[in-house]
Amino acid sequence: MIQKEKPMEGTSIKKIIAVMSGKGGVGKSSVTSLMAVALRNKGYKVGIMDADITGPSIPKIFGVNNQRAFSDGKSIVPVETVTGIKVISLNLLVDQEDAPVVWRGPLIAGTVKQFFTDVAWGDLDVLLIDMPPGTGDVPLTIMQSVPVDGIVVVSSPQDLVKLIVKKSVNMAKMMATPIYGIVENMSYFECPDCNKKHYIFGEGKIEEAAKEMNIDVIEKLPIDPEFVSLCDEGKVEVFGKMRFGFCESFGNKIEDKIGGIE
Ligand SMILES: Nc1ncnc2c1ncn2[C@@H]1O[C@H](COP(=O)(O)OP(=O)(O)OP(=O)(O)O)[C@@H](O)[C@H]1O
Repeated sequence: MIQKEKPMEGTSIKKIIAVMSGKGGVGKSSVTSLMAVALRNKGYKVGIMDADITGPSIPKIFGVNNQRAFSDGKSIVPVETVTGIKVISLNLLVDQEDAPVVWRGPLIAGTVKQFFTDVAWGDLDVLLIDMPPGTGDVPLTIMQSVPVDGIVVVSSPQDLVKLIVKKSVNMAKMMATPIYGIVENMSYFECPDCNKKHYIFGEGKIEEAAKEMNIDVIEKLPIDPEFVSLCDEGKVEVFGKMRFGFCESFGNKIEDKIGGIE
């Protein structure tokens, strides 16, 4: 049994949530960012650990990719976004953000562990971990070494959803970590003229899968071109202000599922 790591001295983190997806490209980083914004809007102190080392996208979504996290020799100081969300990512530590990370699994896993143990997170209500996609070596090491309180699984609507979500769920079970629920991303498109919801990829599959696995669906997020363009421009927090009601409702659902933050 691998010993769980502790965050560095002077750091207090109330809830650690790992955001997982069974496969890449379902919008896990976008959803992690939206969760952070929704919780920050509610007044929580939020941090994001970008553990998707080979495809880190959190700094760009928050527009902090030109900043650098610095190390004072003892700890790494995370970057802060405009609304005060603390972010650490390999992209904030390397000279060139477009340099490919050609590292083997153990080195990546070691770096992610350091993001937990060597970063001066300070006082956080919630730390969100944007996990690498899938259920391989790195997610496994993170789950074994970081004291994660629970998991949010992000999925997109498609035929293979059951199989893909099941992998994440089984991994969580193996690690004896609770699953807070599933967020279905790109679930539907809402017509801007008539407000009708169109379930382009089919409706109801996620409920079926969730029921079978005895877990909850936390939220179904729409395909939203405005969300995409603001994320591309590094302005996800502007989206959080523009769509305050929507984000508040999402924040409430997360808060509810994680059993409050004390
Ligand atoms: N709700 C949404 N509506 C429309 N497009 C979206 C939505 N969510 C995410 N996207 C787009 O889908 C693409 C993938 O999103 P993202 O990078 O968040 O996925 P990911 O699962 O983290 O990917 P990876 O596994 O490669 O890290 C991005 O171009 C993003 O803008």
